[in-house]
Amino acid sequence: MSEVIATYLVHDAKGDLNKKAEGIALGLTVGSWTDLPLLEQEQLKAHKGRVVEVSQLEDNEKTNHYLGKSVKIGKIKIAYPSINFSQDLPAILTTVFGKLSLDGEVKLIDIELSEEVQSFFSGPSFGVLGIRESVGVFDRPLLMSIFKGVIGRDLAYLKDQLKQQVLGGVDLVKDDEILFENPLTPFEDRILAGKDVLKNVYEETGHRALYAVNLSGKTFELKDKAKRATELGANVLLFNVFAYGLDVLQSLAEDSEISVPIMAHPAVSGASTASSLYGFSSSLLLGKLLRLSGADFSLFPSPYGSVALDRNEAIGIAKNCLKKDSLKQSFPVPSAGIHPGLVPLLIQDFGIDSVINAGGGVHGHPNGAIGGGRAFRAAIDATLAGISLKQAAASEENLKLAIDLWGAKEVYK
Ligand SMILES: CSCCC(=O)C(=O)COP(=O)(O)O
Ligand SMILES: [Mg+2]
Repeated sequence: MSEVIATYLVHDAKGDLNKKAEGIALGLTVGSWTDLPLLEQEQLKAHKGRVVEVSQLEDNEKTNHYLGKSVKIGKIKIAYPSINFSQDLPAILTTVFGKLSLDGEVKLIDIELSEEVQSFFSGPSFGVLGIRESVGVFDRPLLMSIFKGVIGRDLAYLKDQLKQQVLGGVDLVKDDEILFENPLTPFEDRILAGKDVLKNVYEETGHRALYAVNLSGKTFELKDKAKRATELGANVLLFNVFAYGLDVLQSLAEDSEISVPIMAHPAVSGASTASSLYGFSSSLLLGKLLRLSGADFSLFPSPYGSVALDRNEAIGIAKNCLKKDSLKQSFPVPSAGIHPGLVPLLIQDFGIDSVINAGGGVHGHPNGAIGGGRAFRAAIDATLAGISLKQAAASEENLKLAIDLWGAKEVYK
């Protein structure tokens, strides 16, 4: 049977979870059931939602701290027949979590797609392997840094900052997500300036790096802008997908004239994921759904930096990004407040198929962005060689300076 199975976490005012599940399964499909004549039941059978599982997690006799009422906490799984929706994510999401997302304390934890429904999605066009091939790095996490303080500055400033970052040995540099179309550093000029700097650094040092330029503007302008970026030879498109919608990402990723990897930024997603009672789980929104929609990279807060995500949720995002199935893998990019001293923890949690991403942790280094990049690269090399950061810092001055400034979290097994 072709279907989507949705898993919900519900905090229900002390009632009957089975009845609640039945109400969801019918309410989001055929409406009512037992009152229907047998003939109509027969006609509508293929469209009827099915309760797959109801499990009570906790019977909270005490008043729930957040809700001010006594609730039953449960996990409910409902199967929705794919005959009910068209072959697109907006239809699927509206079926499984449309009106329901507004109806009390219900959080969508996961969706499982049958093979037929999975085939509606092409996933990332390049994936982990494609990105690795474009930078020629296969045996370590990639390192990315972020332009900082570019608003109000001109192209010469941007070019210099890019050069400093790349000379530090980073594999990618991305625009900050708050840099939009502007007269000082217009989109097309940034692409051309970026290419020029990266080519010069490659010719001087042999180090290859990519620049992710922020694709922004009104939704109906995006495709033309992305096609122009492809013509100009952009390396990667950064995209604030949650300000637009997952289907917009999918339409960019599936367009054969936009042959550039897409990096999904999580801006705005916190409004849909942060609550333990409502919205989407991070592993679903920033992992599974971003990959289905075609993100080659998924940025998300790591468990360790300035904007921290629950560790299990962060690991869940990475697991969904890297799932081995018919689609290419998305690169998980744990981010926000990352410095070289966190590298052992990041590699422990996310392995080598991840991108270590830092803005302040690169630019804030006492030796500037070059020193910051080199400190990160030394921390990555040391961790993969099984050497502690403190030990490696004895012969790596940039790493020593970084650890003196930000500290180091070693992993003890
Ligand atoms: C919440 S993930 C976003 C990462 C990002 O865009 C960023 O600017 C992080 O900068 P930082 O200085 O915290 O590394
Ligand atoms: Mg940013």
